[in-house]
This record gives sequence, C-alpha cells and structure tokens, in this order.
Amino acid sequence: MKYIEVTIKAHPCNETITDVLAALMAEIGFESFVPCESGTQAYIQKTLFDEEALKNVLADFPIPDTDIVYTLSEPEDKDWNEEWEKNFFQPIVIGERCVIHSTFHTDYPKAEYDIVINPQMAFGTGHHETTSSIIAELLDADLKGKSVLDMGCGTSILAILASMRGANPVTAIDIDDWCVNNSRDNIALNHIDNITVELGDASLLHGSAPFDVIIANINRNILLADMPAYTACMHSGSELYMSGFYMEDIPAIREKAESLGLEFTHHREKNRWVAVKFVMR
Ligand SMILES: C[S@@+](CC[C@H](N)C(=O)[O-])C[C@H]1O[C@@H](n2cnc3c(N)ncnc32)[C@H](O)[C@@H]1O
Repeated sequence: MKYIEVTIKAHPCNETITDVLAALMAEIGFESFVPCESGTQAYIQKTLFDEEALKNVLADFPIPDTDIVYTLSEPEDKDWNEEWEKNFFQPIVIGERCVIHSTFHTDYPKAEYDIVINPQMAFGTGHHETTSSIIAELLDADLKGKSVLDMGCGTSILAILASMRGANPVTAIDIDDWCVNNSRDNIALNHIDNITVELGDASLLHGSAPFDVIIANINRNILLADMPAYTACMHSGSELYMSGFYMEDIPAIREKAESLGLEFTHHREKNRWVAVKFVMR
C-alpha cells in the first residue's frame, strides 16, 4: 500500500500540541503518528490524502500562537505499523491486571488477563490514553453474561478484554476493513469464539436487540452524531462507555447523552484525554 508521510514542524512544540495534531489529523484519515522533537510525522494512505483538508486543519489549529509548517514525502512502500510495532510497541500492563503484548514479544509480565495483539494497520495496542482508560473501566465493570458492543473496535482489543471478563455475546464493528480483518486475526490469536465482527458504522445498529454494555472509543464528532443510534439499542440499566475526546469536550458529550436519557456516572482523565461512563435511566 502506498503512503504519504507528512512531517509537521510546530513552534512551540509540546505533548499537548502533538496530541491535538494527531487527534485532528486522525479525523481526516491519518493512521499513525510518530512524535519527534520538533513536531510529528504522520502517515496516511495515498488514496485518502487530501492536501486541502490538511491545510484546513492546520489553518484552524485550535491552540493559539502555534506556528505550523509541513513537508510531504512518499516513503517506500511498507507496512508502517509493522515498523512502528517492531520499534516502539512494548508490552504494556494496565491496572496491574491486564497485559497487552504482540506475538513477537517473548519477555513480558504475567497478568490476570493476557491479550495478544498484532495491530498491523489498526488502532488499539493499549498505549493510547483513550484505550487504556476504557480498559481500566472494563476491569472495574461487571461484564459476566452481558451482551457487549465495541463500536470502532480497531484491533478489537476492548472486545477481547470484555469477552475475557465474561461478556457474552460480543459484537465488534468498525468502518475500516483493515480493522475488521485485523480484529478477526486478533480474536483468533486470543482463542476467543464469541465475538462477531462487522464492517460498517452506526447504521448497522438499526433494529438491533439492546446491548447491556456499549463501548465507543472514536472521536467527539462521530460520538455526537451516532449517540442516538447507540441509545436506540440500550435498555434501562445499560452502560455506555465513550472515549476519543478531551476534557473540554465533556460538556457537549454530556449534554447530548443526557438529552437521550443517559445519566452521567463519572469520567477518567489521562493527559487531557477522557473516558466517560453513562447509564441509561
Ligand atoms: C480511536 S480508534 C479506537 C480503536 C479501539 N477501539 C481502541 O480503543 O483502541 C477508533 C476506531 O473507530 C473506527 N471508526 C471511525 N469512525 C467510525 C464510525 N463512524 N463507526 C464505526 N467505527 C468508526 C476507526 O476506523 C478506528 O478503528
């Protein structure tokens, strides 16, 4: 697959700026990000690259007084996530109970839940704040015998943990066919047989039976747009966990959720990223 590499130089440059860049660029199709001292390198499939969309994102960059310039290059064809995995994906332990590692790791800590992920081109190794916050929520949740939907499943890391914690049945949905294929591989690697993976978006939920628990780690705008479809397949007492947005987005997310009959329970914050929990009244 052909990729475009965009090298962004930001001044000033700090973790908040590279996080916001990654969040905004993910919304226009960028898949992987490698922060560097002066900014970040970001990768997008050549067929999805729209330079005008990139210019608009950078022109409307929400942190004032940030100077941003970029250069483009077309690196040789290779699997960039594989490169990233080999060089940067280290085993990670979350909540002292869940270890995530890849097939090529031989030395990793033992934990109650041992998840093997080969992310290839999909998002979800547990290193991102949003994934690890939802994992921490799932470790606290009672999932035994509950039906779970993982919307925007990426690698299906969250669906796999839910199944390991007793959820049954589990449905995982993603809009990206790379994620759907990768999910199926990861589910098999973890010897799980009760997760159904589907390609699509919230329109697939139309007419669906209610879920006891819904997880959606996507982004603010998609969550705001798709929340009515999620709540249409929840019953009184169903739980909704959402992430993929920042502290400052909580009021908008909360207002929408409450207008749909959800009650806010709490939020969890990590480097300004948040995960929120709601329960249907
Ligand atoms: C931030 S990643 C989360 C991946 C994984 N669930 C995790 O927590 O690490 C968001 C995922 O949502 C998918 N996605 C984006 N828009 C979507 C939509 N409208 N419906 C379903 N999935 C979507 C993306 O392809 C991506 O895999």
